[in-house]
Amino acid sequence: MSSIPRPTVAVAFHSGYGHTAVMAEAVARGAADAGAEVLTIAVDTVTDEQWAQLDAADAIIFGAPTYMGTASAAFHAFAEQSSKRWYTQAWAGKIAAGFTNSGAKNGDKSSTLGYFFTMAAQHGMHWISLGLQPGWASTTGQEDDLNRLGYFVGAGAQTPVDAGPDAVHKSDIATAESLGARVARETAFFLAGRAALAV
Ligand SMILES: Cc1cc2nc3c(=O)[nH]c(=O)nc-3n(C[C@H](O)[C@H](O)[C@H](O)COP(=O)(O)O)c2cc1C
Repeated sequence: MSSIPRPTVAVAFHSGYGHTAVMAEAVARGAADAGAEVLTIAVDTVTDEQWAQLDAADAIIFGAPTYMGTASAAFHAFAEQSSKRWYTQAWAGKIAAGFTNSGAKNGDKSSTLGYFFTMAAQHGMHWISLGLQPGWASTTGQEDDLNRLGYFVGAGAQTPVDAGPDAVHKSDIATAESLGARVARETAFFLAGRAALAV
């Protein structure tokens, strides 16, 4: 509908070996299919122009592999660089969400998602959860269920450590697409509300 503002969603991610990049592409695809203008930014090579794009985005979705029970060091470096934005609360009021991938089924991915949530809160951003019921969690559940790993805070994926990026599970890809679509929709609601209240 033309009266609903078109949100700009940035996907800011790191991927050491390509697995999390597959998720980032899926998140971006989901957001674009839901009507958002989407930017995908690899945070380990982020440029000044891309920092400006992040500053202008309505939503930022953070993504990184889980390394040693938290986001990868490259993502942490980006997070530390973002403290320049924190000083002025330049990202306050933006929408945020997150996703991660690990080698073990669990692999302490919740720590990574919790880290993204904390980072977003420090920036004064509004966190959007995954918004899916857990899949593969009943006697009739299947491994191919959406949200097969049962996360609530964000999207989680698991890929065998000895397999390439083409082995990222199709359920995890669909779950990542769902997160992107949800962020695009919720951001549009947010923008429409702001426009209606003229704030
Ligand atoms: C330095 C390092 C630390 C890792 N730590 C964990 C971990 O804590 N938990 C886990 O399940 N997998 C861990 N893994 C496996 C990665 O999360 C997994 O291979 C993932 O698919 C890598 O994603 P990427 O290709 O986007 O870098 C680790 C891998 C590396 C290289």
